[in-house]
Amino acid sequence: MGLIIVKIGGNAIDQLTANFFDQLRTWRQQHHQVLLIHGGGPQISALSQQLGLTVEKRNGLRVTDAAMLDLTKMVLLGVTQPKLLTKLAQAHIPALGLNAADQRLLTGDWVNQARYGHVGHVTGINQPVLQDLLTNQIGVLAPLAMTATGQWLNVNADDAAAVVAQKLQAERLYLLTDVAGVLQEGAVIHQLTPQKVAMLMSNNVIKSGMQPKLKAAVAAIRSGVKTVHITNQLTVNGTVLTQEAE
Ligand SMILES: Nc1ncnc2c1ncn2[C@@H]1O[C@H](COP(=O)(O)OP(=O)(O)O)[C@@H](O)[C@H]1O
Ligand SMILES: CC(=O)N[C@@H](CCC(=O)OP(=O)(O)O)C(=O)O
Repeated sequence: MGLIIVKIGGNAIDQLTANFFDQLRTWRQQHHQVLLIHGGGPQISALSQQLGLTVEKRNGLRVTDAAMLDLTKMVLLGVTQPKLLTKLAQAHIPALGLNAADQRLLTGDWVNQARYGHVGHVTGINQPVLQDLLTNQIGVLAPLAMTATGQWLNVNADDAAAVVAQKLQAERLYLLTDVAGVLQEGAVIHQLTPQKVAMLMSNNVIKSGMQPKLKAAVAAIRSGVKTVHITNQLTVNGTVLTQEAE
């Protein structure tokens, strides 16, 4: 049985329903490996504002200086990850919280230090350790990476999920968000291909947070992940992205 990766946006963490936990249990009973990659963007922005730190995003990526990196690590590893782990524990689902420094699970490199600061993309994973961990429990991984010299980097969670899905050859990737799917004039588009995504992007249908999300989804599909779901519920297909129209 293949690996299923679920990216849970910061907003989505606060909106998880019983369905979500039931679906995870069903997948584990079917012997799927399951890896959750969590976000925390809204929570990082909220605490930054409370503390008087400037919130700035460029092309959907948070500009991350040294103080913002510290705050990002605190929120992801001190607030959003434990929140998700607590919910999994309450649902009696065995899970393990993970980050880049655990056995160098995620290595990375700067995207463009002059423009974004300590923002990275994932360049490598510790595949044997991750595979081994996922045999016995669900992994809950933060979107942070570490460089070869031990510098932490803030990674967009959609990008992290897409690269990990590619490197672990996941069967399916879910991008769980706060909308029912990719919308056009208020209605969910049920089927997408990379070509259709390019068309919607050029027609300005895809805006704000959905742009980097769909770019990550297309990258995952182009690198061999069979299906990417963009949805607000694991039990509802939402928008399904595949290489060819089905
Ligand atoms: N065509 C579109 N369809 C759906 N959502 C869209 C679209 N264009 C822009 N969006 C916005 O993208 C948001 C999802 O992206 P984002 O807020 O970054 O999610 P997350 O925090 O889950 O990663 C939606 O809430 C919506 O406001
Ligand atoms: C570089 C970068 O932008 N990193 C993101 C990481 C968290 C994230 O992506 O969370 P959501 O999925 O909830 O948006 C950030 O700092 O917001």
